[in-house]
Amino acid sequence: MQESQRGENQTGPVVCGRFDDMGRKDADRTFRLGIMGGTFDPVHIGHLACAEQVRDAFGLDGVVFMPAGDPWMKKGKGVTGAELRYDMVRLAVADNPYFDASRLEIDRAGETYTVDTLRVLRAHYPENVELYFISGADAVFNILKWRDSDEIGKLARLVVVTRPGYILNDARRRYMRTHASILHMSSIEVTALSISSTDLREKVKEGRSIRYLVPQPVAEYIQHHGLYTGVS
Ligand SMILES: Nc1ncnc2c1ncn2[C@@H]1O[C@H](COP(=O)(O)OP(=O)(O)OP(=O)(O)O)[C@@H](O)[C@H]1O
Ligand SMILES: O=C(O)c1ccc[n+]([C@@H]2O[C@H](COP(=O)([O-])O)[C@@H](O)[C@H]2O)c1
Repeated sequence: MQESQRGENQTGPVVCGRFDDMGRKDADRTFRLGIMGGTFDPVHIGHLACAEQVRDAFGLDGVVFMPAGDPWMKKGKGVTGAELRYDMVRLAVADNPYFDASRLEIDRAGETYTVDTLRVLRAHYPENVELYFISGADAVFNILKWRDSDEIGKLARLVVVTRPGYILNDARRRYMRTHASILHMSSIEVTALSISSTDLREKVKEGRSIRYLVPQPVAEYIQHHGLYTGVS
């Protein structure tokens, strides 16, 4: 299964990088793996801080960042190529031993559905690995429109994080009411960082600084590849 998820000539992690073997060596212990899904166009410190705070609060053993290959809800918005977004995520997580990046969704053809990813992860990991899908309040607001949204909550625990400008409880209540059978859905208040990829793309286009809003290697990558200038 793992090899078939990979594109040709690609050498990146197959499922969840350094977490691929989670749960296999110590079968008596429960492991907790966070999945931080996103378009990451580009990844920014809002994503990193939120994943880190969820990791800390929920005692996660690791968080895998999962860039979406073809984020269907952002169709027509000119999303940057998956390889470039994956590279930036890889650079952003490199200095945190609890983080890694996965190629799973960018190596899968067609539109990206979270349920497909969670099915692969659930089949890959033994039962002593619990999955925690992390989502911001804005993304989860639309969760009832996601492919097989009822199944998502059965495959993983959902952790919804606060985001400036979005009301968290509305989304949570709607999902809980609609899918009464879900395993678990929690919400957590994270440090309010009013930062978005949209804002970052705008800033680069206008020639303004994004320093300290993204990790420095990501800023350098954006500059080196001429991303978001409107001419690349
Ligand atoms: N500043 C933030 N605080 C909390 N959660 C965030 C923040 N930015 C993004 N997220 C969450 O991270 C996940 C991935 O977000 P995404 O890659 O779409 O970034 P974005 O900043 O929302 O991008 P865009 O502006 O292009 O829509 C989503 O679940 C989103 O809700
Ligand atoms: O499964 C779906 O139908 C679905 C629809 C929209 C978004 N998602 C996932 O939600 C996460 C955040 O998405 P986004 O568009 O805010 O970057 C990311 O992992 C997406 O793949 C998933």
